[in-house]
Amino acid sequence: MSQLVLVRHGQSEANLAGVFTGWLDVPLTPQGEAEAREAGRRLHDFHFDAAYCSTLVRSRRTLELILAELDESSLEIHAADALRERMYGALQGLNKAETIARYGLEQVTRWRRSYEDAPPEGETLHHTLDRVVAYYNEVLAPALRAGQRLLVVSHGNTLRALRMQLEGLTVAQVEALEIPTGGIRVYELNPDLVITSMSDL
Ligand SMILES: O=C(O)[C@@H](CO)OP(=O)(O)O
Repeated sequence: MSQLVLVRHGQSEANLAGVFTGWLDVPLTPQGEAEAREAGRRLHDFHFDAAYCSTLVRSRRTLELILAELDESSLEIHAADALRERMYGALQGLNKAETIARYGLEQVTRWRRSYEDAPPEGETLHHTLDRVVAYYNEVLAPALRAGQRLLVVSHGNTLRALRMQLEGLTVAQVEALEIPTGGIRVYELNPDLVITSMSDL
């Protein structure tokens, strides 16, 4: 039985400051590092064959802290651009509260959570889904078919997109889905990659 564990990185400096992040490469806060270690502790019964993160430092550091907690620091890390956060375009670096004050909550909520509306010069969640699902199909699915247990540390919107695909969520469901920093989702899959169980840890 193969296993896929998805983890959102711990709190970043931009999360703490309430700033749109996207592809900005910001570090974890001390609380974010603690959330990563806590995720590692919650995963203490798990063993992984391969570990994946994005090419952004908050994702990689979270993965390293989890592996250290599991005494699996020797596991090779695969870092991929395809697992990066949704690109937030012109919103990157802007304060979220100030952006709401300027453009209104309805518009900002659409930019943040809509499936098809792109933030100015940014990616739609639909586009993020296309690139992350392509990575799943090309890299993760063959390893899962071989019976491996995979740990993937990625980002809030990237994981919303991947969960939409894996769990068959509707547009309304993915638009309402919020994933906390350090949040863990566990899937078991049969050899045909049909999900046989899924739960938050
Ligand atoms: O700023 C971002 O890149 C994301 C995740 O931190 O924020 P939001 O939840 O607003 O999409």
